Amino acid sequence: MDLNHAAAVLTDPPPINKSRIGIYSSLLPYSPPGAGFSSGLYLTIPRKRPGILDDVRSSGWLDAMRSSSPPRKKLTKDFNIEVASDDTDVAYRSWMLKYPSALSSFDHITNYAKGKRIALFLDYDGTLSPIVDDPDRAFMSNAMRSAVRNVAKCFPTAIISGRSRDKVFEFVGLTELYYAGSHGMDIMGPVGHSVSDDTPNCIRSTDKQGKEVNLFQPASEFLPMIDEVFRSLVENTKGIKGAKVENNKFCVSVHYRNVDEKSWTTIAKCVHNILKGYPRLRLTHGRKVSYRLSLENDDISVLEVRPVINWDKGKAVEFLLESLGLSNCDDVLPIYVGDDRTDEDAFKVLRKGNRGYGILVSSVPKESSAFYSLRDPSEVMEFLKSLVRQKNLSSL
Ligand SMILES: O=P(O)(O)OC[C@H]1O[C@H](O[C@H]2O[C@H](CO)[C@@H](O)[C@H](O)[C@H]2O)[C@H](O)[C@@H](O)[C@@H]1O
Repeated sequence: MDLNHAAAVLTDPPPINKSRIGIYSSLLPYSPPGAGFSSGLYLTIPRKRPGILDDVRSSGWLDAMRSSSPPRKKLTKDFNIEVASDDTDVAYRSWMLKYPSALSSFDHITNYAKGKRIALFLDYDGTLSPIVDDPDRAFMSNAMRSAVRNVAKCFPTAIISGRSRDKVFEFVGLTELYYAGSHGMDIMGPVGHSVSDDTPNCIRSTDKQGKEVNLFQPASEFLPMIDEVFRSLVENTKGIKGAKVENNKFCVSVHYRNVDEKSWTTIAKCVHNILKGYPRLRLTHGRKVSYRLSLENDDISVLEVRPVINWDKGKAVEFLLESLGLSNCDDVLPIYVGDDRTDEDAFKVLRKGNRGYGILVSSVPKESSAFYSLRDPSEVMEFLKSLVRQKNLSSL
């Protein structure tokens, strides 16, 4: 990666070819012959809808809010619930033909990793901690913390979150890893490799333990603007019951999970009106549109305001690999685990360069650029523990 391009560029990244053609067969997860995802099995997963909410000026934002949120009323008749959950199982199992479980494919992953150095990238919300109603209470369990600590002792590990870097560090509380907040727009990484003093927006700093680090903030010029928008959003949404605005330093989240659906138009219009005055900010939707068959959807229900710069979690992965001295090496296997639409940028980077494995955490079928899947944070924990066990057997 040319780090001189790491400076804020006011363009969106070019579209990335999602085709699977041309990918090393050894890197591909095992899929039985003819295992393509069939539309005949009760389920069609919509392709990613182009542009919905990528641009606040586009229409359809309300539809996207609806389509990515759970049904508010659950089916009450036992019979209906049974049918629905059977369908859900069938749909999930057929989806897993395309995105096999990283646990059942663990041998394939570790065989491919032999002789390579694994670098691990982890999302936070929905990956290390379960999705909960109150964003301030998205705590990770002690068991998960210990699994993350152990894995970080074995492999270079970074957490890449949409949260502010300070907030995610507060939740995780481990000094053994690297942290990137604000969807990768705030990276604290190691010094000593090819990321140099003249990399734009990168400064030498110290972490909480006084260790020398590189602090890379490609959107630093947006800080005053983000603060202003945050205050404005708080002020203007305070009359909407259940709305919550979260300052993630270089981006802002507007949560509507606890807002009555009748007020979604109000909240979306409010965000839209405020952003009219900020053409250098854009609005994205915090999750990928998913197929809703499940009664319990793993929705995210958040609108995210962020600078219009060519920087995302995928770029953050490349930056960290470079900082760790692990980029352009054939003997490195990056693995990225995440559940959110914003994690797709990282999955694409790993897939595009045939570089590593994306693992999507989802309990419902979703179209993704990941190779593998895990159902929920408890499976993520199991996967991390398995990596440690394998490393201790000296076979990684
Ligand atoms: O990149 P991530 O670490 O996955 O962060 C993405 C967003 O996560 C948080 O919101 C989500 O989790 C909350 C707690 O479970 C939940 O209440 C909310 O509905 C979800 O959208 C975080 O609060 C956001 O700021 C992050 O952008």
